[in-house]
Amino acid sequence: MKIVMGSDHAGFPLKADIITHIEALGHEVTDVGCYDAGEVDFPDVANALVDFLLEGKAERGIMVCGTGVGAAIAANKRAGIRAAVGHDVHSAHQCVEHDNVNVLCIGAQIVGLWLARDLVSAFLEAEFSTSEEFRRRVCKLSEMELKG
Ligand SMILES: O=C(CO)[C@H](O)[C@H](O)[C@H](O)COP(=O)(O)O
Repeated sequence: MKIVMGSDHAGFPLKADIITHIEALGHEVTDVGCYDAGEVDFPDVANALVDFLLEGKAERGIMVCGTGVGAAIAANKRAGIRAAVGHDVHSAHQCVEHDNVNVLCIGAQIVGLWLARDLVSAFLEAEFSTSEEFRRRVCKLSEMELKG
C-alpha cells in the first residue's frame, strides 16, 4: 500500500521511526514534511498530506504532531478525509473497519515508540467493513460535508 506521512516539529522524531516500521511491513512511504526539528505549523503539513491523498497518490495517511489532535482537526477540514486520533490499538483498527478512516493521527507527546508501531500496524492491516450499516453511516458523513 502507498502511505503518505507528515509531522510537525513535535512529531518529527517519532515519524522517522514510524517510516522505518511501515517500510519494514512492506509498504511504500512518501514523507511530505517536515524534514527537520525546526518549528512548523501543523495545518500546513496536514494540508500537504491531504492534497497528496486526495490526488490519489496514496491510499492512507499518517500524521504525527504533539497530541494528534491538531493534525486530526486540520485534516478533517477537507472533504473526503476521515481523520482520527488513535492512541489505543482497538481504535486504530476499528476506525478503519467501521468508519473508513483514511488518516491516522498520533501524538508523539502521548504515545511511546512501541505503542506507535502497534497503532500503525493495526491501522494499516484493517479494512473497511462490507456491512451495510457502516457503509450507510460513512455515506452520512459525506452528506454532512456537502452542507459545509
Ligand atoms: O499537538 C499539536 C497540535 O495539536 C502540535 O504538535 C504542537 O505540539 C502543539 O500545538 C504545541 O506547540 P509547540 O510549538 O510545540 O509548543
